[in-house]
Formats: sequence, C-alpha cells, structure tokens
Amino acid sequence: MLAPDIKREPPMLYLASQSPRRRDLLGQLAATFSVLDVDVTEQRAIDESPKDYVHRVAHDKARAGLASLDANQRTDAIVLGADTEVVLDGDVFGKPRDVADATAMLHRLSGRTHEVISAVWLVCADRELGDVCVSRVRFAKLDEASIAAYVASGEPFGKAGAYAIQGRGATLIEHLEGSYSGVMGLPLFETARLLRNFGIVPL
Ligand SMILES: Cc1cn([C@H]2C[C@H](O)[C@@H](COP(=O)(O)OP(=O)(O)OP(=O)(O)O)O2)c(=O)[nH]c1=O
Repeated sequence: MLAPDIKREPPMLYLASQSPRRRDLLGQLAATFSVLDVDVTEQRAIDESPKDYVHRVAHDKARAGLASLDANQRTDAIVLGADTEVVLDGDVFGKPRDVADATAMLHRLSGRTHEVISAVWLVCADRELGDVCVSRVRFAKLDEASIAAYVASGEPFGKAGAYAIQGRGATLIEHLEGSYSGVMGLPLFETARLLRNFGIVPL
C-alpha cells in the first residue's frame, strides 16, 4: 500500500516591523506576508560596536516577533526583523527625538560621509540567520536655512539620521556607495539571499 500523501503547509512569512518602508521593500520580494507589532528596546551597550548593535537589534526584533506568535503559528513561521542606524565618528544616530535633535544630526552630517548600517535577521522555530549591509553616504554642505526647511517638512522624523533617501532627503545626498534599499531600511540583495536560504523564492 502507498504511504498517504502528507502535505506540509508552506512556511508563512512575517515582518516584525512597523516601518512602512520595510513593508514596501519586502513587498518587492514576497507576494504575501503578515506584519507583527513588536516592541524592542533600542539601547546600545557601552562596549558594543555600532555593527554589533544593529545586528543585535534586528535579531531581537525577529525573536520578539516569533515569540509573539502562538505555538501553532510558530511551527511554520519565518520571521524577519531589521534595523537601520546612521553612524558618524563612532556615534550612532537613531531616529531624532524632536526638532532640536533632528537639526543637530543634520548639522553633523552636513558636508561629511557617514555610514548607514542595516541588518536583517530571519528566524524560525529551529534556525536563524542574519546579514548586515554597510553603505557610505556623502552629504552636501547644508546651510542653516535648508536644514530648518527640511526639518520643518517633517520628513526627518521616524528616520535614522533624520533624513530619507527615498524622499526630499535625496537632494541632500552627493554620493552613495552601497545599497539604496539598505539605506532605506531593508537591504534587498541580502534579504533575498536569506529568504532563499529559508526556502522562500523571492519574486
Ligand atoms: C537613513 C534612512 C532611514 N530610514 C528609516 C528606515 C527605518 O524605518 C528607520 C530606522 O529605524 P529602525 O529602528 O531601524 O526602524 P523603525 O523603528 O522605523 O521600525 P521597526 O523597528 O518597527 O522595524 O529609518 C528611511 O526611511 N530612509 C533613510 O534614508
């Protein structure tokens, strides 16, 4: 007698992120996924390098997403977490707290080259794997008035380093070396490679 045909459900992909940019970017690689709302404290330890920090936060977001699922969902789930930070002179710039913070960040980025570090992690019940992408972004020299106008536009808020490469922020950038999608929040080359590793064929 033939063995019964046991069909396994395909894995379900979850995005552990509230970032609309990540949702759009992941949509370029996967036709269906669900979004999970996770709350992870983003606080760099004193002796932690910026790269290790970004890696850890992306990992924590993915793990928190997996933990938020019930036991049944967890068996077939693959959860993606990501983190993006701007780094200049060893200082990590996250999302600005207020107008003064955004203004100070843009002053420091003006006329300089900084790094944007984006990490992505995939976790499932019995495996996890991550990758990190570092890009170099050179800002034009910005005067007081253009910084004030950009901050007043509201775009800097909710963005690491107080700018958005995908928005008006593009007009501040003289040069990019690395990954446009990585700067925007989800490095697509690295993410596609990880998805393949987990058996998901990117679109
Ligand atoms: C540098 C840069 C960052 N960003 C965004 C991407 C991320 O959403 C954000 C960095 O903050 P993150 O803490 O990485 O992400 P988040 O808080 O927005 O979302 P979640 O933690 O729920 O995943 O900055 C841009 O949109 N454009 C840019 O050019």
